[in-house]
Amino acid sequence: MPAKQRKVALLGFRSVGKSSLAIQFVEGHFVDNYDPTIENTFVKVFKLKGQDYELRIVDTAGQDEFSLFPSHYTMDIHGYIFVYAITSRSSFEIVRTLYEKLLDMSGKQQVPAILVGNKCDLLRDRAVSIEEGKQLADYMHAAFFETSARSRENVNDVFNRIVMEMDKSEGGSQNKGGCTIS
Ligand SMILES: Nc1nc2c(ncn2[C@@H]2O[C@H](COP(=O)(O)OP(=O)(O)OP(=O)(O)O)[C@@H](O)[C@H]2O)c(=O)[nH]1
Repeated sequence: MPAKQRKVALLGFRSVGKSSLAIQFVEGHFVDNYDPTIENTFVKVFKLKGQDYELRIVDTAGQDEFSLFPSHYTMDIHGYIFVYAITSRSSFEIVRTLYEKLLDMSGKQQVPAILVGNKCDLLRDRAVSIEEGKQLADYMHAAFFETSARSRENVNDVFNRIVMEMDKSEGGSQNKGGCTIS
């Protein structure tokens, strides 16, 4: 079976760990220093449930409530990973605005999305509760994970899940004999 090609964008405030998550998933290591991203694409080929995938991960420049949402992020992208840091209230609050801008610009009512609260290794500095994360994820019709790009906690699960969500929304590999497994 040929590899399915999928493209996902990482969106969120500056310094929440978007690049670190992508690097941890694709290259398997953690980068301690902070180098602000302009835009970068990572590619990883992997197998999930017997299917090969070629996943392109678009690592975007950090956004804030005033940034214009780049229109090219609404095209040619199959799913979105919204990232905040559990240590930063403002990074959490910005997610809702970004999500609404994306729906507005794409003209869709729902997109395959995952909400990620990163830096969960920094528990002592927590500024956003798990409950708040879950509530926002419900609003976005998205799965919710807390991750640590540093310790690798839940990093693979996030990318595996977005691949499954993208397939689901396209009626892809999850469809068997007309029955959809959700
Ligand atoms: N403790 C901890 N630090 C993290 C984690 N993820 C990222 N960092 C650190 O947070 C800083 C910012 O990480 P980046 O991955 O560059 O963040 P970004 O969201 O890509 O930033 P922009 O390019 O500005 O959008 C770096 O110093 C990372 O080492 C994490 O899970 N835990």
